[in-house]
Amino acid sequence: MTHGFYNNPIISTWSSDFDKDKTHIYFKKLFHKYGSVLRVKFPGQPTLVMLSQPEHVKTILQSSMDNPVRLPMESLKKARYQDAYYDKKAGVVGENGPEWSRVASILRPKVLRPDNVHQYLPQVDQVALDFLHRRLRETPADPGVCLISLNQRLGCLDPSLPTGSGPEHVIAAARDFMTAIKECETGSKLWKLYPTKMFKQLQKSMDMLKETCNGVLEEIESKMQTKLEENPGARLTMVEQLLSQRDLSRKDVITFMIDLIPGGTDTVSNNRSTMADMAAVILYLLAKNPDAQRSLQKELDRVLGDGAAPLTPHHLNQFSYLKAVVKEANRMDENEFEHHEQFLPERWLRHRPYGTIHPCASLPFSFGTRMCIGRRIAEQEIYTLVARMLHRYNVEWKHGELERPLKYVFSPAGPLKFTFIDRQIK
Ligand code: HEM
Repeated sequence: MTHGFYNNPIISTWSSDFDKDKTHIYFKKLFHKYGSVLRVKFPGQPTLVMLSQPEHVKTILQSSMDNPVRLPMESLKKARYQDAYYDKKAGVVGENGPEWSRVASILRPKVLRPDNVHQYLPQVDQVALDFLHRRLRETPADPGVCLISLNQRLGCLDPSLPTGSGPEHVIAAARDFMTAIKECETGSKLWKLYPTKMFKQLQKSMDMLKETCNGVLEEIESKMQTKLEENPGARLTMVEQLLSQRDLSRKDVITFMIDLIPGGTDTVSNNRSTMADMAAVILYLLAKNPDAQRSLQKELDRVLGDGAAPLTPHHLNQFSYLKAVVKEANRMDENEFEHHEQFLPERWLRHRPYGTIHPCASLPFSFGTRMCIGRRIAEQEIYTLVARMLHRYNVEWKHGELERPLKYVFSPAGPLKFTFIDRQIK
């Protein structure tokens, strides 16, 4: 039986069996019942169309390439529109249409360029090594992203950070900013009528981040000038390249730097970094699948040796099994995968031992012109962290099943009770 789109009922998420933690299971049932195209109504949002066929996803993404539209973060947009500083420009997460295109067309090529992202690898590696000492402590803001957006390590992982220190203020502002966006986007919408406490928190924290970014950028600009005077051909960092774009104002850069902070954060469910969630789920799946863990460690030993040298792009390029592990941990649509009930990273290896995979069968970062702009930054962080951890430790899970509801990515629902055992590096 074919299911014409307009013949399909509108599914409402007011429905009693809708569980926001198990959306993929809920929608799977609906796809089974109504076919591969669903119309869904979330309260207070425009009607959404959900697709289950990768070929349909590809068609839609390709046909919307020229004008990709996404629901903007409305509270962020309103806060920016009310602040004269932003000249009624809300940045890539707040805008669609020509204003999104104006900034995105300049930002995306720079931010997604692998060699620009690789410039931060030594610091990201150092963050990962420090993280090993702290063992997956939850951090409110993602330390690696702050490293790039604020061009400095904030010391989120440093337990001895003194109260009232400069970095602590910035961390607090980033935390307040993310909490406020989460509350305003998912909680009561009274802020649309008057400035609620959370909306004021959003404005205040954004002001603080604006001031910080402004100060940081002033410093970068003056250092860049000296650098270019000494060597006109010097290689510019990603942020320096953005500052040098004639069609991008300093305000555009600051807006973008602030957008990077919630960019890597799941504002829908918690204030933890999406990457911390993703890394935890990867560790859990490796702990539950010792064969895959051993295959990964074999690759890490071959590529990293004793692990004493800093991580380089050359190392990252050789991590084919690690990349397959990350893809396997994030895949969803069961119908598309042979032996879908098993954790088989091998299926993603170049020779595709378990059959071909449609390029749109699994898209955690989306695809096309509006694909996640932080994708390469996120991937570099995940690869670095998982590589460093699994190279140094065997990871075990001695408890029952860890629930992993689908939020922005699959996310652990319970405490992370991993056992790490030092390994003999071969
Ligand atoms: C595992 C981590 C991450 C996942 C799964 C993820 C996923 C996504 C997805 C699905 C989108 C929407 C794409 C679309 O509308 O088609 C998106 C957009 C975005 N992401 Fe990420 N993301 C992650 C990490 C990051 C990080 C680390 C940053 C910042 C450094 C970031 C910054 C952004 C921004 C700014 C946008 C909006 C881009 C635009 O609308 O032009 N993301 N992300």
